[in-house]
Amino acid sequence: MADIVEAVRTQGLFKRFGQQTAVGGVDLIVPQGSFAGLVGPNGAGKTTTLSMVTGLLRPDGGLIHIDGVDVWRDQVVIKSRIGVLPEGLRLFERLSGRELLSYNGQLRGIPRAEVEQRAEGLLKIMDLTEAADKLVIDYSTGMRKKIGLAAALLHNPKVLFLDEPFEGVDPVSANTLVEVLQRYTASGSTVIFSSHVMELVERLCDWVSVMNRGQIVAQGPLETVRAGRSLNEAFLGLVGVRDGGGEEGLSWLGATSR
Ligand SMILES: Nc1ncnc2c1ncn2[C@@H]1O[C@H](COP(=O)(O)OP(=O)(O)OP(=O)(O)O)[C@@H](O)[C@H]1O
Repeated sequence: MADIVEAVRTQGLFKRFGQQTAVGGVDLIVPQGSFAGLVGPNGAGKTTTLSMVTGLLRPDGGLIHIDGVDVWRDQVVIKSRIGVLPEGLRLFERLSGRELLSYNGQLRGIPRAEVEQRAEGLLKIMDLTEAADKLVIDYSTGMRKKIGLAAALLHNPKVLFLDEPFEGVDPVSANTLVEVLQRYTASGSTVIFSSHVMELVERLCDWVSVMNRGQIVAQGPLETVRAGRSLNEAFLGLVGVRDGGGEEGLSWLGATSR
């Protein structure tokens, strides 16, 4: 792996909440220009990892470099280079979609005329032009993801982090998101997104990091991690298929027990 240029690299990343170790020494690697998937079962530590990597949550230990820059040492530089679509995205609800983009652009110090031009392009490609003057509070889940992604892309970041970007998004909107992201990585930028949907990760990603119980249990090019199996099979093998030991407690469930 010596010749990989890394967009993201963590070493020994660590986070505890009380007694619980959420992230227990993670060495995450994301090569530059990759479309990378971060997968893992519920509670594996994906959101906690992404929150630390994007400077939203302070780690208890470890190092994070994005584009070779220490995230927690040079936050202003890092924030200009990354875009983030966090889980449970909070947006300024009382702005319209267009106003939200304009506000984000101005916060980033982009000249107003440039912001307007970029915003129009993003609204168009996200199929949000008609809804551009509607308040964000009235947007559907999919529309919120799309305007959130537009806001995250407006300053043309080098690395884009997306936490569950396709959750609650219909197939048509998901397709739009995929097209935008593929165009973005084709130009050499990097995307890392977390997901539970293995088929999607398998279809989109060329690099996969698998987390389980706060650790990276496999990481590398998709083909290496899959090792000739479907990603879903590989994933179940890596994280351990649950043995169904709790089934007896559900003997009441279903028609035969009535
Ligand atoms: N703020 C918090 N306070 C206490 N525990 C937390 C907090 N955030 C996360 N955890 C715990 O840390 C562990 C990892 O959570 P995290 O949200 O990072 O997992 P995840 O892989 O993103 O899960 P999911 O796929 O369900 O979103 C979980 O056991 C969770 O309960």
